Amino acid sequence: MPDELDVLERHPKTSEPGELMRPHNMTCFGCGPESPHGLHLEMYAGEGFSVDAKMPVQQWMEGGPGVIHGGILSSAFDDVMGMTPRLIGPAAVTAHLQVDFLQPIPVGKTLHLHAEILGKQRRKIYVEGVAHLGDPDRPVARANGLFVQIDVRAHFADHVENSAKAAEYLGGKPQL
Ligand SMILES: CCCCC/C=C\C/C=C\C/C=C\C/C=C\CCCC(=O)SCCNC(=O)CCNC(=O)[C@H](O)C(C)(C)COP(=O)(O)OP(=O)(O)OC[C@H]1O[C@@H](n2cnc3c(N)ncnc32)[C@H](O)[C@@H]1OP(=O)(O)O
Repeated sequence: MPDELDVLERHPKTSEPGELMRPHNMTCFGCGPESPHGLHLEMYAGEGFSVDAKMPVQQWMEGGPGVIHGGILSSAFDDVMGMTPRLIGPAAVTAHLQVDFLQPIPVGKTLHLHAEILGKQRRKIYVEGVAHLGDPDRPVARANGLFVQIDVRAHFADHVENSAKAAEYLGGKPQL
């Protein structure tokens, strides 16, 4: 992370701490309630510049016998960490994501995910993630990511027609 950082301020219209945050896309694999095969993560704004979510580790998420697949864990981090920019302003997309898998994460447990903005420089937002199984002092995974703020209309303009929600987006009612 660079030394010279911008001052962080919560966006006046963002969710209050403890409030459920709106999904960024109703069919998002991570947080979209209408995603047919998604994680259906419910994200809550935390104190400061943080977001929290809980994810029951279900049988279909299995990778190694009885434990979560690494890609599912990475996806969960990606989405929870990717929600933190909404606390300070424009949406951002993942440019870089690094995950440390510290302990096996058993099927049947509930994974607690916490993401926090470490700093921002221009459009770059540096975010860390941590996951545990109920005891915050015993993390089972950690992540670091770089998210880059975008103009959502321009960024998705060439792709929105492929969205399951294309009709709504192109009909002029984007769920931004
Ligand atoms: C028309 C209607 C549309 C309606 C849409 C409706 C709803 C949607 C609403 C919101 C959805 C928004 C977000 C979704 C959020 C979360 C989902 C979960 C997260 C994800 O799953 S999201 C998917 C995976 N993600 C991607 O699909 C990104 C693909 N990628 C790109 O699209 C570009 O790559 C981009 C935009 C990242 C940058 O491109 P760019 O041209 O805008 O900017 P540029 O390259 O100048 O980078 C600016 C500064 O970041 C530094 N930088 C860039 N990349 C770096 C790297 N890898 N490592 C280190 N530094 C890096 C540069 O060095 C420079 O730094 P500096 O300021 O210091 O010069």
